[in-house]
Amino acid sequence: MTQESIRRSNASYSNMYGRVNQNMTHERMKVYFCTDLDKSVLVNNFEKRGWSQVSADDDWNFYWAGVQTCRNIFSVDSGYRMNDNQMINHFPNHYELSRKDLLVKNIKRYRKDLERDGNPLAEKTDVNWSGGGCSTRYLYLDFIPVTFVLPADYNMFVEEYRKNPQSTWIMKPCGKSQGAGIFLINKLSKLKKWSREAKGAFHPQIAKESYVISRYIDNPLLIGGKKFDLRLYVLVTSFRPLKAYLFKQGFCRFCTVKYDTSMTELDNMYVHLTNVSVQKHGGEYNSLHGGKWSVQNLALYLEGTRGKEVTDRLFGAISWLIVHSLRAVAPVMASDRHCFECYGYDIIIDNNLKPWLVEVNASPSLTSTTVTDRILKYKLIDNILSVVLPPDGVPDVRWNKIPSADALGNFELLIDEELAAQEEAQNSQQNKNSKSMGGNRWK
Ligand SMILES: Nc1ncnc2c1ncn2[C@@H]1O[C@H](COP(=O)(O)OP(=O)(O)OP(=O)(O)O)[C@@H](O)[C@H]1O
Repeated sequence: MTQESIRRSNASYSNMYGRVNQNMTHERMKVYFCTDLDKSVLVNNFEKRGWSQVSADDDWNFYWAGVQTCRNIFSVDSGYRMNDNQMINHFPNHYELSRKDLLVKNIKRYRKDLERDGNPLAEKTDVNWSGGGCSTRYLYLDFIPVTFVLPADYNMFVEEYRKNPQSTWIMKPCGKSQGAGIFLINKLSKLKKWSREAKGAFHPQIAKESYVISRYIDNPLLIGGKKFDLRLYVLVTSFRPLKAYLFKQGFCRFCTVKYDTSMTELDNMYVHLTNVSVQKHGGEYNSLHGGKWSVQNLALYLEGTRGKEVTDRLFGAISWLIVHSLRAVAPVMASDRHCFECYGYDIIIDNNLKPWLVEVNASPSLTSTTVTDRILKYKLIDNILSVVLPPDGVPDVRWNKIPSADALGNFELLIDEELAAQEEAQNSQQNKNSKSMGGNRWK
């Protein structure tokens, strides 16, 4: 969006919405959408609702924007002010959750805060490594692999590495996606060699980009001998109070080559990285199912092989970790009421059925690799709209953001702090009433 279009949009704001608000009492407001992504799953959903497409320079009510557009709109320099009938699909500083290094920073801070407050959730435990080393871990809040930001935390990484030199680590550039620039290391010398070759990569003043280095989950749950991860969709309609929903139709993304931890396969990304963008270039890639499995199939498989109780516990643990990752960033998010965001959560389950949060994407892919994929993504967008919009389907940030059971569709409520507070207040009122009634023997 250009400065000029922002200016024009602001100028027309009062005219347009003065008119719209007057008319609204008589007829349903016409909705204008705008999108940076030319995806049929988006456009078909908007048009199905009778909305009309306009360009970013026109007056829009609903913008499915790229992250950069969103940042431009919210930047102080733009001077753009949104009105009550405008909604956009990102929070201005979504990167607090979706950038690999910031996610880790926020989760570390969240755990420290809980620990300082003496919260039992922040209980710690010792882990003894087979090589004799020992590390301390959070007992419950240990849901991201141990991670350091490089070059800044290099010394801390080396200290941790030396406690268990047998372990494998994964290096990921913070600013890239789709598996780009990722590699595995199991020797410090390999990291040093890499740093020498990528001249100055570890020199804080020279480094062009930062990396995260995470403990590699080397014992993933395998199905058919292959590694997979989960892609789950989490919709957040507010960070303060936190309101979040989990889409029940996530999927597993499988590697095309059987899992193998031997040294010779360490550089084989078809073994280790589950990204579709990586796997689709492999000779074994099947374009019919795209290496994907629905979460429902996974649940059935796990119930059959491990039992219902552990399967339920696993899915409970996944919801739990999502809620805590959101709580970790909630204090630093600009919880603008015009915004909502659908995050793509990447989760790996290890062979002890412990879920690990690998990454959160602010722009999960809406590209469909299979027919099932297209149906799923179409439904996802349809369902996002029904949750974020008021019951009359017209963008309006003044509504209470409490979707009906029908509107929830395939989303299930993960957390609504506002509703929870209301319920708590109601319960304590009821308790008070019943106590006072109990005390009154004449009633
Ligand atoms: N700590 C880890 N242990 C095991 N496997 C991992 C770990 N971190 C990442 N992976 C694997 O590497 C893949 C890519 O990692 P990640 O999703 O963090 O990077 P990305 O390239 O930014 O991906 P995206 O395109 O989803 O943004 C994951 O899908 C997963 O299969």
